Amino acid sequence: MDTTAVAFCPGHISGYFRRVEGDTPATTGSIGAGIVVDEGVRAEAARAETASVTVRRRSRAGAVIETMTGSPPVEYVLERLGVTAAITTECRLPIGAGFGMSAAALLAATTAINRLHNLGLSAGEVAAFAHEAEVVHRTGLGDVAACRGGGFVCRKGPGIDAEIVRHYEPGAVITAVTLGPLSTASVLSSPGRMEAIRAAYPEGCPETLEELFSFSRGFAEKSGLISPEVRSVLAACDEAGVLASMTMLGNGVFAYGEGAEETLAAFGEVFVLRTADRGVHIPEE
Ligand SMILES: Nc1ncnc2c1ncn2[C@@H]1O[C@H](COP(=O)(O)OP(=O)(O)OP(=O)(O)O)[C@@H](O)[C@H]1O
Ligand SMILES: CC(C)(CO)[C@@H](O)C(=O)[O-]
Repeated sequence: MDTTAVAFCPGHISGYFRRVEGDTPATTGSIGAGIVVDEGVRAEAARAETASVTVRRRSRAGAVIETMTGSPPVEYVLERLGVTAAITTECRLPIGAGFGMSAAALLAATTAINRLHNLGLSAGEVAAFAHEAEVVHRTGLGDVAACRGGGFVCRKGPGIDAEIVRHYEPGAVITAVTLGPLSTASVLSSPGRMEAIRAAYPEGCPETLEELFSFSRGFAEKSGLISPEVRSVLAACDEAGVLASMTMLGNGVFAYGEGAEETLAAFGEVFVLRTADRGVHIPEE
């Protein structure tokens, strides 16, 4: 009997979104578009008499730079599955910065728990529990659906079974900078913010990364979410001719094209990412 199980899930930068209210968490979520990126969350589930979650963030060099104990959405999934485990998650990207770390942690942890306890859940059932935890805890709406696969996505309906258009751009480099956390829950809980987001939502689905950045930037400008710090970074990207928009929901910017890394480097630590070639999976370790 295995004493541990591991899974990995990529993160997701949401470019634009609109909440879709359903009768249940399963039918609640968002429509929108974003990019699944190759950095994400590694989750390990170990046999334990009581449930626990340890969250670690590592530097690029691999040193532990942040350790937190507890994760309400992950603990929620353990309760819903009726099992205990000691969960350890590891990521390099910052949490709360619009990289979809909560969704990646939930999908990876639930996949690992499923294997550890031989629950026999399908990939869809695993995603359903992860999505339910995101919606119930207001930590996200559409990231779990996006992170089931790679590429850049256009989600046409709420929940994990709705139509998703995925395009793969192997090797496309997405650069991002974060200027500090932004609480996803605080935005999702604000009727005024959500009304502005609904009104800013663009029609159609981007077919190229260039279109995704164009749709995202138009949405960000109309949504009223751009902070003065983000505005400064976007202005520098415009000046440099670099495609850029605000990471949803994070106080940051993601950019694409020649000169993106150099332009963003002036504002903080830059994360150089690639579009993911696949979604949540069991890593070859
Ligand atoms: N790596 C992780 N491991 C375990 N729990 C996490 C992790 N990242 C986020 N969470 C849980 O999700 C909660 C909300 O995270 P939040 O949604 O703000 O981050 P994010 O997903 O990176 O941001 P966004 O949803 O805007 O992309 C955290 O307070 C934490 O409880
Ligand atoms: C709400 C959201 C922007 C938070 O990352 C994301 O879950 C989405 O696009 O639905």
